Amino acid sequence: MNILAPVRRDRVLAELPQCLRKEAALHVHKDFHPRVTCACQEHRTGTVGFKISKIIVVGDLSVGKTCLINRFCKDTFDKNYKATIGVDFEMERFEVLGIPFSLQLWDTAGQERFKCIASTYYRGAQAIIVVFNLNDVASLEHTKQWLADALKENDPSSVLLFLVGSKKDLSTPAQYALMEKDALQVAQEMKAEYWAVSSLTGENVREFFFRVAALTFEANVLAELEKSGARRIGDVVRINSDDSNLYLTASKKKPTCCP
Ligand SMILES: Nc1nc2c(ncn2[C@@H]2O[C@H](COP(=O)(O)OP(=O)(O)OP(=O)(O)O)[C@@H](O)[C@H]2O)c(=O)[nH]1
Ligand SMILES: [Mg+2]
Repeated sequence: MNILAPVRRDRVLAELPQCLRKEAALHVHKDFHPRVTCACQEHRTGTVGFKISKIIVVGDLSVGKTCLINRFCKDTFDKNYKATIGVDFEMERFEVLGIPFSLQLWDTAGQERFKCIASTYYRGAQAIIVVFNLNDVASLEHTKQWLADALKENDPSSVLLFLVGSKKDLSTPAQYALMEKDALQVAQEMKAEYWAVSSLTGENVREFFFRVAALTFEANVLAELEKSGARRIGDVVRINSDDSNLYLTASKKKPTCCP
């Protein structure tokens, strides 16, 4: 990957991509946070344009983690199963609201015997993507344990969570509807945003990763703004983990550059 090459035109985000289901979304605002838009216009995003955000992908063996990443990053699909041994990673560069932004996608092994190696890479994640197979209810049940393990190595108050059902192409609409009900409930319990995808057909794959990039970017810029604000006033600013409150607080504060 050439860090100096221009960002691919199909990785440019000018607007906030929307969630799949409002019942299980990290937030349902239509636009980026006004403070974020404003900071980007003024290029006051601190280190965000230079940092690489780490995203980890976990879940049972063979649920389709590697295929999901490969569909998005390489636009390929392999129908033969090749287990991930330990971990693998892909870099994906975006431009969000004019600011360069990179995601490092860590593809971890689901097989028990490799879990120990994989878990040593969990630390420092800005988002955790827990994948399950929409056609295998046991894999949905196991997502709670995957999440608990990944959270042990991370700060639960600042990491963004996504619950992704894979292999949507294999379920009938009726089967899907049944599984979605359970999945939405699990996502709500986890405080994760729910997505359903197919790496075979590509359904929702791009939309999902754009949403991950956008929400991670937004959280990063807000954290930078809080940090620089705290430095300026010489005080400690606590970021409320409740996103709706964060929006409320920010709009009350009225940023100087925005109407
Ligand atoms: N029909 C269908 N098959 C899929 C899809 N995604 C993955 N598969 C198949 O499921 C199998 C496992 O996919 P992988 O992506 O290797 O699974 P994994 O979660 O990375 O597995 P581990 O690396 O062992 O943890 C492969 O045979 C894929 O072809 C999908 O969207 N639709
Ligand atoms: Mg794999």
